Amino acid sequence: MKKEVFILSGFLGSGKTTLLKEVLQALKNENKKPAVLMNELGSVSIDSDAVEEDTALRELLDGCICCTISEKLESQLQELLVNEQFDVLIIETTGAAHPVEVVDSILSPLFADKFEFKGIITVVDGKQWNERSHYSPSVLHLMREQIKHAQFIIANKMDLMNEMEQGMFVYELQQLNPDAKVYLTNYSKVSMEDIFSAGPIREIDEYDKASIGQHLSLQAVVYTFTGEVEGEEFEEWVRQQPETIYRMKGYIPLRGKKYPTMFQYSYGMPLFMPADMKYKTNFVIIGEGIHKTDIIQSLEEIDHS
Ligand SMILES: Nc1nc2c(ncn2[C@@H]2O[C@H](COP(=O)(O)OP(=O)(O)OP(=O)(O)O)[C@@H](O)[C@H]2O)c(=O)[nH]1
Repeated sequence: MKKEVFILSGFLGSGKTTLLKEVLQALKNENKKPAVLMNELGSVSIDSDAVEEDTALRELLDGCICCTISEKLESQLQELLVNEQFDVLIIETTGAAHPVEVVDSILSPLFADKFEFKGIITVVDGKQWNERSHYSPSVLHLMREQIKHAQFIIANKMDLMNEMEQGMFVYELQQLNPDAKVYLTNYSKVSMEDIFSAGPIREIDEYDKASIGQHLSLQAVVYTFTGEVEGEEFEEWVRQQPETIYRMKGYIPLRGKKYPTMFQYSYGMPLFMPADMKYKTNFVIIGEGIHKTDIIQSLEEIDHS
């Protein structure tokens, strides 16, 4: 039996990991065994705790599938096929990846009798899309590409938009990709029946290969806290960051808290969530034109040992 493959795409912070959890649950409910391949831009993984221990998980770190590690992707796929039992493979790409590059590997003759490609699911953050004029042309181009090549579009974070904005958003998505099915969601909650029952895709549409290699200047910085951080100092630090920082996530050792606190930031919205165990205090910052040494230095200043 061929193994089904879905690709999860979408810009940084749009809700891919949130969707991944929904997909994994839905597969389990159908008694299908999932495997996950996650690609993150930083050298550490923050999202891997979204995957339960009994699910095969492979990670491609410190690079985006599209530009630097496509060979590694193929060897990871080979390795998964040899060593793991699974029915469905979910590949979560970094928010900075062009999904079609991943499709290329899946449809490679190497895997022709192993994988059945079921489609690209792109998550789009409605609010981020509405305020897209803040992004650089290359980021905007990537967001459009992620939408254009999807078979399924998860129009997410509808709780942050009014009805008028939602209507406009769907219209714009359909203009970019009239063939995709669009689902309006909160926290990527979507009924999976439709998506799972879709037929296989044997070829991908014509696409502009040249545009894929277009260089994105997105960079990731990883900082590991060694001491403790005052909540207010950290919040002030977040406020001081420029708009070109699109995504931050990690575990912050806030003073007075038993365990490091999970911190999520996407498009200007910070969120703190108490953790229930001691995660490593890694913190990933992703953006354009990042000054790595300045960021590290400013974090060292609030990291009190
Ligand atoms: N208000 C709101 N927040 C959401 C929604 N969906 C996800 N979030 C939050 O948005 C943040 C980013 O969600 P993730 O699922 O981690 O996004 P991602 O696309 O996996 O992020 P990267 O892997 O960094 O690209 C988290 O804090 C989520 O809880 C939604 O529908 N509404």
